[in-house]
Amino acid sequence: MSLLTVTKLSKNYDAKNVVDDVSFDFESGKCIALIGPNGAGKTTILRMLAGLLKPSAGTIRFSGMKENDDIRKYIGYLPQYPVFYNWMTGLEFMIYSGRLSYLSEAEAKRRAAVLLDKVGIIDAKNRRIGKYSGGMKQRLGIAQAIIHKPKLLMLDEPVSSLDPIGRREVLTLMNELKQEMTILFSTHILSDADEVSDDLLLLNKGEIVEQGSIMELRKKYQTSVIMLEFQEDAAIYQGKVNALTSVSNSFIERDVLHVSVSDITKARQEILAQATKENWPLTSFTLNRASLEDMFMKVVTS
Ligand SMILES: Nc1ncnc2c1ncn2[C@@H]1O[C@H](COP(=O)(O)OP(=O)(O)OP(=O)(O)O)[C@@H](O)[C@H]1O
Repeated sequence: MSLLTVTKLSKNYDAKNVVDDVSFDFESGKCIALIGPNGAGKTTILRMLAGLLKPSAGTIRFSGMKENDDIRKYIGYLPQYPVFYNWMTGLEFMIYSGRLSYLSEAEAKRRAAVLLDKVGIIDAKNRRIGKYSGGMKQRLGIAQAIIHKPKLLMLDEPVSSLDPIGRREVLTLMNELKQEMTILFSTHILSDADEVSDDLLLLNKGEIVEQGSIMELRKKYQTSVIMLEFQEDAAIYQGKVNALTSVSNSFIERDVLHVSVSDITKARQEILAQATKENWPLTSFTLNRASLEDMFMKVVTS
């Protein structure tokens, strides 16, 4: 059963549709990356899901949600540019956030300590936030977003403003948290999506242009190329490879024979059978794995 179902969601400013008739749903326990180029509408979607921006049309439903429920009960949200009170300590900020989420003083204190520990900054709890590194601030931001035990954690570009150390800290934390909660995060950095998410929602110009699990999408966009290397000159074998029925064409680049094939499974069998039969001096056989970059470029520029 879906945790969240979004149906025909749109947002327009004046006559411009910045989010256009978007529908998707996802189950709990997943980590979903909302990816798309700058201006695609990622922040607008997250802000509507967070209840901070009113949709022009469409519905957002969480499972178990009652008619007049405040949507903020269900989500924890870390905006792209969070604002912290630098004069507060991390612990004070967490308690303050808990109180804003209607936790009792005692419960806010208890949750604050648990979460600061979970995100790995408990040792800095009495230090002022102004003295925190970028990665620590972001970890504090994530901790405050989940203080009220939401069903869904939403993070808008959680690592894009961080240096490589901060980025690593936050990606590692996300990988840990996704074991115990559902996460939806936006990014335009595909390797980050690849590293932590299970599913992708690919957005372009306000529309969802592709969605599914990373594994499914890789398969779908798999460019069917087999790369062969030989102990001898690859040109000797190019004619023999081209003669196989599953091979469309081939070219040689830096001594590697790149073979385009119609059916990757059949081509693998044919090439390996022929190589064994004729004892080709093969040194490597590689199936080309489509990167998310390839998919992104195909979908966004088509
Ligand atoms: N308040 C607003 N008034 C008018 N246009 C807006 C407003 N907010 C956003 N937009 C426009 O809506 C489009 C989508 O913006 P949005 O911030 O959602 O994109 P994004 O995918 O999050 O981009 P980025 O990766 O740059 O953060 C952009 O063209 C933006 O200029």
